[in-house]
Amino acid sequence: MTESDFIVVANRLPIDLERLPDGSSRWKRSPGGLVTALEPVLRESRSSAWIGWPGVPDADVEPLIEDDIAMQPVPLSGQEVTDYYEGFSNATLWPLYHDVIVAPEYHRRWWAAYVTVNRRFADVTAKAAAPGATVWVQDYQLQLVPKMLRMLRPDLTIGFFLHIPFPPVELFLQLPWRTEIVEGLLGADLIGFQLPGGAQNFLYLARRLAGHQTSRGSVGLRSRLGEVQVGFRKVRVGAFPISIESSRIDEISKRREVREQARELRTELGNPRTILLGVDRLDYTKGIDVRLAAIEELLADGDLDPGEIVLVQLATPSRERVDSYVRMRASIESRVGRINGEYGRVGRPVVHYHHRPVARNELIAFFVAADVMLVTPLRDGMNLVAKEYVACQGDRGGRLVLSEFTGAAHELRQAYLCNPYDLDGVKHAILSALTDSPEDARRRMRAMRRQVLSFDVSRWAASFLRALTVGPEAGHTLVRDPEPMLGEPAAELTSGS
Ligand SMILES: Nc1nc2c(ncn2[C@@H]2O[C@H](COP(=O)(O)OP(=O)(O)O)[C@@H](O)[C@H]2O)c(=O)[nH]1
Ligand SMILES: O=P(O)(O)OC[C@H]1O[C@H](O[C@H]2O[C@H](CO)[C@@H](O)[C@H](O)[C@H]2O)[C@H](O)[C@@H](O)[C@@H]1O
Repeated sequence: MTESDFIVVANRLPIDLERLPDGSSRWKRSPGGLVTALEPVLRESRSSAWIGWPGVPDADVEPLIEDDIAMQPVPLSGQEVTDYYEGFSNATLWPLYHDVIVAPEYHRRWWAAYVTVNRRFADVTAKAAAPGATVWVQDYQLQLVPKMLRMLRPDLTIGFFLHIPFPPVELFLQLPWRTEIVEGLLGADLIGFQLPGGAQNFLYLARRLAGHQTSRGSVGLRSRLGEVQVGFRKVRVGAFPISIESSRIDEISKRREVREQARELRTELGNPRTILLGVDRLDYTKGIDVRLAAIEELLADGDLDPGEIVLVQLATPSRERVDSYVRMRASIESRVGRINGEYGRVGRPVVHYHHRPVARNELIAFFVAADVMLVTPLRDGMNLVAKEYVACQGDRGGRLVLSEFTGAAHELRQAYLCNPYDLDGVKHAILSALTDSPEDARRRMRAMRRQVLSFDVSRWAASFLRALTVGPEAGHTLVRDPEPMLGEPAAELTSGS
């Protein structure tokens, strides 16, 4: 593989190798929002490469080019998939960073695998990067890579972006390897979070755990960065809310064949008065159980008529061998069965539940068909689905019910916002969405569309990469400590604007 000037390093490649029963294999699109967001960014940049795992254990795959993206596979053994991916990444860090919705497990064996695999990613990247290249490391699975890579290749410019929430300090402190993680991230030149709160929490920990001087003012969106002094290096820290290819999705949603497909879906669903839709990876953070509980109670209360509504829940399989996912799937499927048993009729279930991914354009047709979109996570870094629904609405007044605990809720203020822990509040938000006047619904949707169409994924990538490669003098403001805190030295910072 030739050396690249711009490299994205992520746990997954944008395509997953699928092994078929006859022993052959084929590539399919990888799940999740990270891939949705970064694919268009890489497709547009020349001399670039994507380094990642091909999604199955022990895959011996050569570098390849797919959809104009050069890919460098990093192999994982079966044991590493268990310990690094399912274990430390998804049974330790994922629940810890998502408000400990399920209890994180701390195992030294998992941590050792996390270190080994992070080192492998750093080694592969060090070999693939051209002199002075820019490397953008992604997400919680690879938090040690920035420091490891800097030690191997000090000539590189290294950025890191965390797609999931960075947790409150009190929760992060549970982690036995908390200092190693903070120091691993500090190998980057710029560390990006979805929201200012995550950046703020990280700054505190860089001070408290790693003993570095930091800026103390509040970090803002995109250009108001914080700073950590690491020896002679200044590491910048900021908030860069991720987004989608809004205009492309808007354009696809307006195609005649997609509109037609949306009408067919409605017919196939029995022409209900109202279609409610949920689209998620089958993950306990997504609050699928919350929306099912709300719908079940609204039906029981007589506030919803089972002859008039259907709920379509598309649930992409995810992390299927992790215990908490196995338990959650069983409980969601049993609730779907109970609702349909109680309120469905022959050939007319109230909840249409699909446990498989659908094709991209079919998904867009579902967004077009849906009258009410239910996005009710208990915690979510961003939630691109909410933005995709908005991008698909054209001049229709589709209604978005949105959990306050998603990154998206910080931008989509005109959604029907709800606290997913407050079942009455969720029911109220659903009823408001259903009963609001068409004019009000359209007014809300217009405001949200302005936001989503203006702040798209290319703007997200450009703002991060500008801050990474150009630095504070390009209009970025570094936040300064207004005055030193008692007993601690003042951060020494220069203002960039
Ligand atoms: N093609 C396709 N994409 C899906 C499906 N389900 C979810 N997605 C996409 O997966 C992404 C999910 O991103 P996000 O909401 O941020 O949640 P995440 O799964 O936690 O990354 C969005 O771009 C969705 O459109 C599906 O069935 N088919
Ligand atoms: O790779 P998997 O274990 O199958 O999981 C899929 C991805 O899930 C997470 O996505 C996050 O990124 C989105 C885009 O920034 C964001 O909207 C969402 O809130 C996050 O949950 C995970 O962070 C990715 O690493 C995974 O690939």
